[in-house]
Amino acid sequence: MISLTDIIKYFHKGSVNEVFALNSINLEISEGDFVSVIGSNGAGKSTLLNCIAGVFFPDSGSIRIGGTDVTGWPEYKRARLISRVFQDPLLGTCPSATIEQNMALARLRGKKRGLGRGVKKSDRDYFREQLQKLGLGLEDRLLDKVGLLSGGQRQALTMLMATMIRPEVLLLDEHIAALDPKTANQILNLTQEIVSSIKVTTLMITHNMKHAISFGNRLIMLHQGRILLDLRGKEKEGLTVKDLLTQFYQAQGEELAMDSLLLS
Ligand SMILES: Nc1ncnc2c1ncn2[C@@H]1O[C@H](COP(=O)(O)OP(=O)(O)OP(=O)(O)O)[C@@H](O)[C@H]1O
Repeated sequence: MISLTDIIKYFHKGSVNEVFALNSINLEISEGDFVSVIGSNGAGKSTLLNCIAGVFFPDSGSIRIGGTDVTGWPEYKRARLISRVFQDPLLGTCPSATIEQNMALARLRGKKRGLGRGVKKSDRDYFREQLQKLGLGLEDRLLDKVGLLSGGQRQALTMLMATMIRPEVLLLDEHIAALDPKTANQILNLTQEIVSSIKVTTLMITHNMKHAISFGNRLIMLHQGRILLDLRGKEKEGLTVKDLLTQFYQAQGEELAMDSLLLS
C-alpha cells in the first residue's frame, strides 16, 4: 500500500526558473493495485515516481509504504521496498556481466552479502526456469553478456530481475517507450502477468492512452502537477480513448472554472 499525503514539490524554488511540479498530491493506492499514470509532457509523472523512490524529497507532505513512513528515507534505503524499471533498457542491468551474474545480483537485493560465492548450480537451475517463462530462449544463454541482448530481451530480463525478490512497490517509468510496438506489447503482457502473479503494487507511466486503459485496474491522469482524473473499477472498464479525452477536457474546464472563481 502507498499513501501520499499533501505532496508538494518545487524545483528552483524562489528563482525565476521556479517550477511547481507537484501541487498537493493526495493518493491512496491499495496493495496489489496496478495504476497507469498518464499526462502530457511536464505534467509531473516522473517527479511523482521520483518522490516515491526517494530520488529527492518533497518540499512538504508525507509518503508511507506498507504502513511505514518513508518520507525521510534516502533512495538507497527505499530500494529495499521499491523496484524500478526505466525506459532505457541499459538501466537496471549490468551490460558487461552475464545473464546469470545479473540475475544472481538481483536475487541478493536487500541482503548484505555480495556475489563472492559465485553462481551455484541450484541458482542456475532456478534462473533457467524463470527465463523459460519469458519464451525468448534466454534460458540457453545464461553465460552471454547482457550487453548482447536486444532492447526487448533486455527489458524482459529487467522486469524479471526487478521482481525476482518481490518488492512492496514496482515503479515503471515509460518502460516500453523505447521498444517497437510488437515487443512493447509482449513486455506489457509480461508486466501484467508478473504484477498479477506476485500481486505487487505498481505504478506505470505511459504516454499511450490505449495501454493506460487496457492495463491495470486504476488510471490516474496528472496535469500541471495535480491529479486531474482518477478512474477505477467500473469507471475504467470499457473506457475508450475518446471518453478519456472528453473527461480530461471536462475536468480541465472544471479546474479552470474553479481557479477563476478563486481568483475573482
Ligand atoms: N530535476 C529537475 N530540475 C528542475 N526541474 C525539473 C526536474 N525534474 C523535473 N522538472 C520539471 O518539473 C516538471 C515536471 O516534470 P516531470 O519530468 O515530472 O514531467 P513528466 O510528466 O514526467 O513529463 P514527460 O512526459 O515529458 O516525461 C517539468 O516542468 C520539468 O521541467
